[in-house]
This record gives sequence, C-alpha cells and structure tokens, in this order.
Amino acid sequence: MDIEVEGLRRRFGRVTALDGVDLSVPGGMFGLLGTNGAGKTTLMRVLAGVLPPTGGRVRVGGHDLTRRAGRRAVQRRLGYLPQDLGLYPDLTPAQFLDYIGLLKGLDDARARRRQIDELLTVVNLEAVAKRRMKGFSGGMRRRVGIAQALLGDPAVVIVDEPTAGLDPEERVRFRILLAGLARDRTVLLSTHIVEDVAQTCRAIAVLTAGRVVFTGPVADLTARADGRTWELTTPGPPPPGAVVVSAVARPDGNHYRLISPVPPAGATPTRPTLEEGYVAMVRGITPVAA
Ligand SMILES: Nc1ncnc2c1ncn2[C@@H]1O[C@H](COP(=O)(O)OP(=O)(O)OP(=O)(O)O)[C@@H](O)[C@H]1O
Repeated sequence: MDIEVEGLRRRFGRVTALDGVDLSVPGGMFGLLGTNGAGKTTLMRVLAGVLPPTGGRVRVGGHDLTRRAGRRAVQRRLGYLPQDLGLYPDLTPAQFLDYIGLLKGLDDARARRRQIDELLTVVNLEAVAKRRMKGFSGGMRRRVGIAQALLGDPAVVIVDEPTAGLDPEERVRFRILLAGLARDRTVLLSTHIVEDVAQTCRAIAVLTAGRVVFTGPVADLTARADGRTWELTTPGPPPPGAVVVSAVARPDGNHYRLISPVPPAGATPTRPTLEEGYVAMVRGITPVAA
C-alpha cells in the first residue's frame, strides 16, 4: 500500500499546519523529520484517516482520504500509533488489544485471540499479557501501542514520535522492532530525533513550516552538509557565526562539532553526520558542491 500526497493543505482556524505538502512514500521504513510545530503530527493524522484535509490530494493504498468513505476504509487497513495513545490502566494488554481488535472489525473471537497472542510475542510482552497496565514503563506502553497498531495485519503502519521519553536502551530496542516490521510493510516514522531515522530508514522527508523541503535517500540529506562541518578543540567558547551541533568538555578543552559556510579559525574539516545534514538543511546552509 503506497502513500501519495499532492498539494495537501490543512488549516486550524488561522493556523496553516500543512501548506501544500507533496510526498510519495515507497515501501520499507520511511522517516519524517521536522522541528516542533512543523506539521508532522497533522500529516500523520491526515494519512491515518482521522483528520480530513482542507485541500489537496491524498491517497493511501488507492483510497481517497479527502472523502469520508476513503478515510473509513483506510482506518481499517492501516495501523496508527499516535503520540498520545491513551491506555486503560485497569486493563491487561490482552484485554486492551481485544477491545481495539473489536473496534477494528476483527469479529472472529478465536482468530482475534490468536492474533493477539502472536502480537504480544512480537512486541515481547507475553510475560505481562495478563498484568494490568498501570505501572507499565514507557517502553512497555509503546510496545502495547505498536501491538494495537499491528492488529489486522496492516500493510502500512504510521508511528508518531514513538521513542520520545524512552531511555536509550528501550529506544534502541524499539527501533529494531520497527525495522523488523518494515521488512514486509510500509512504516512511516515521524520524529525530531535524527538518530531514530539514521540507522533504520531507507528514505526520508523533512518538513518545515508545513512544507516538505527535502525528500530522498538518507545519504543525500547527510550530503547537504558536505564541506561545511568542522571540529574544533578550544578552552574557550565556540567561534561566533558557526552553528554548534555538539559540545563535549574534555581534559584538553571543549570539543565542538560545527557547521559553518567558512572554516572557523583553528578548525579542521570533518565528514558530516545525518544530523548535521539535517541542521544545515533547516538552517539554509548549502553544501560546497551546490
Ligand atoms: N487541533 C489543532 N488546533 C489548532 N492548531 C493546531 C491543532 N493541531 C496542530 N495545530 C497547529 O498546527 C501546527 C503544526 O502542529 P503539529 O502538531 O502537526 O506539528 P509537529 O511537527 O507534530 O510538532 P511536534 O514535533 O511539536 O509534535 C502548529 O502550529 C500547531 O499549533
């Protein structure tokens, strides 16, 4: 099931959250990066069929999401993990999934239970399947969220900021889980954590102020900072004018990674990371070859 978006607009009163988004999402894992307020959640909600667009063309698996019938059809065939999925603390994961399965129209009780058992294994929650969810860690809650998104075996799974608030170990575990799912389906991952997409996504889009400003392979976004990244160790502050991507205090001084169109005094050139390509893109710094 592929996703095709053309000239998508969504307004909330006077706020234009999406301002003519064009996007084509192939299979596998696709990352959507953007700063706070860029419109990621709004785009995810439109694609999941829970929010109608104000204008433009949106098709998911051939269903027209500008029409109510198209949105209904997609809601049944697509898995969505929203940023703020509410769990019922007094239910067990198995009970919660049973309830969501019913809402998704999985009417055959035996088939539904079989699928829930399988999913609890996939997300590694079978040991706590019969424990109430109150007291679950952030990672456990996200895994319940992914399991509910996978009910009904959707061909497209949309996950919004899935690793926010997770500790580093849980974050890595969650990334591996998503990458596994993307082997035979489309997974659209929205985040502002560049590291989440660096390891796992084949292709990526960057959203800024409601518009897609980049779409392509991960390596092409990294290349946006070609010839513009520098390392500098100094006892003092960073040089003025340079964008500081990281600063680490070491015994020999402060170690900075910088983005700058001109070489900062005393700095040595270094190969860019994806994060640096992303920052250069968002800050409007062009690569040397451009
Ligand atoms: N229901 C709503 N009512 C009014 N304004 C909204 C609504 N939802 C989103 N917006 C506005 O639309 C813009 C885009 O918001 P959105 O949540 O889509 O961004 P985001 O990229 O997901 O941000 P974040 O990374 O902070 O979650 C913001 O200006 C936001 O205030």
